[in-house]
Amino acid sequence: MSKNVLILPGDGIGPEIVAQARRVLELVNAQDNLGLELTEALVGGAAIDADGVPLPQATLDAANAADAILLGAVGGPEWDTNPDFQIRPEKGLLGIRSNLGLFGNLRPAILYPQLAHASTLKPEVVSGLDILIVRELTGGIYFGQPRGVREKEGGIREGYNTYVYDENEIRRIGRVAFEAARARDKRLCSVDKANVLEVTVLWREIMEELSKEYPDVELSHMYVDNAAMQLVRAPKQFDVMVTGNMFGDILSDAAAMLTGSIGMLPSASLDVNGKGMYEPCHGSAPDIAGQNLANPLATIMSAGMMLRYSLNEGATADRIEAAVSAVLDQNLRTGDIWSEGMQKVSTSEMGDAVIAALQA
Ligand SMILES: NC(=O)c1ccc[n+]([C@@H]2O[C@H](COP(=O)([O-])OP(=O)(O)OC[C@H]3O[C@@H](n4cnc5c(N)ncnc54)[C@H](O)[C@@H]3O)[C@@H](O)[C@H]2O)c1
Ligand SMILES: CC(C)[C@H](C(=O)O)[C@@H](O)C(=O)O
Ligand SMILES: [Mg+2]
Repeated sequence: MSKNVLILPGDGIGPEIVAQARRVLELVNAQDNLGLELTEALVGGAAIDADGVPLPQATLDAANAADAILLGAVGGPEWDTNPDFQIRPEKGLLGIRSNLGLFGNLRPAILYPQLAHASTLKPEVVSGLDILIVRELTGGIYFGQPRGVREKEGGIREGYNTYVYDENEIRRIGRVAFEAARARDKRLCSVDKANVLEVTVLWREIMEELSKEYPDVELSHMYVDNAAMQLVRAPKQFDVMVTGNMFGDILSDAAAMLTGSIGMLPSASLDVNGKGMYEPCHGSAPDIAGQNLANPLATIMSAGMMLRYSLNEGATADRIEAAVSAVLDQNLRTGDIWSEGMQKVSTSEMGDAVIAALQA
């Protein structure tokens, strides 16, 4: 039976990096007889330009019908000044996450040993790094109501958002994190701001309650400001981190730099049944878009995660990861992970090298 993969290139470097991941998927599909059917649709700024909205109904229908989704990135300065906040590229991405119930966001930050010198941190601080950030993705301040900009007395404008989680939302992301920790080093750090925000007092309470079901997992708690500092100071102290939507967004970008570049960080966003959307953690990188400069490896590794988590093709995912490691062994580097003595390659040359490694 064939499996439907929906590809959403998006904006900026999105189409460039996704093109390389698509080549990889097409190759392993043929090599390993996976029976994948790949289709593409518009999202983000590209969809605004074509259809006037960031998430056309046809794209949402295709996303619902697909077995898995691979997304590039959305957004860019051309759409940032749109006065209607609903007609922003980012709303397309948030709309898919929320409509498909993709609440469980896994962002693994793994340092390939070959890149120990590409990190801005000392090699001894990051070598051997392997942490997993579990980010709640469909709730919290990103989606809380009420929200908006209103006028106070005297015509003073005031912007407001609502940071809200109910206990069921906390419990279900907590379970994802405890299960992930159980399958790894059995240490879970829950990140909150329980010294200030009531919503995260409840978060902490529910994590404690859940930990009774997971006596084999060691639970700790950390305030988010300290967590940001500890990630840079001594990141290897962490195994799995679990946190809400906005804290997870920020901490995962910080974790990305530990691995050498944000161009190396893949992600999975899963629903209750394990159906998922897969995307690099980075954005559309308008500063380098259209120049064949972007690192496609996070997207290629996201395709690998898709095979592992949603399509039950772990062996092929292993092959993709080994191919990524092989191209790094060949000293090939896009600009973001380049260092002295390495060979600088373009987006498509990096894709060529991964393809060649898969064929070797
Ligand atoms: N998931 C997504 O679609 C997503 C994520 C983050 C930001 N965005 C959007 O992207 C746009 C730009 O945001 P930003 O500049 O804050 O973040 P960004 O991640 O796009 O870029 C930050 C920096 O990292 C570099 N970078 C990012 N990905 C890279 C790659 N694969 N290879 C090499 N270098 C890379 C960029 O060149 C830039 O210097 C905004 O419109 C934002 O909303 C989208
Ligand atoms: C583009 C934006 C909506 C998105 C987020 O904040 O979730 C991005 O930063 C991410 O990390 O996936
Ligand atoms: Mg982000």
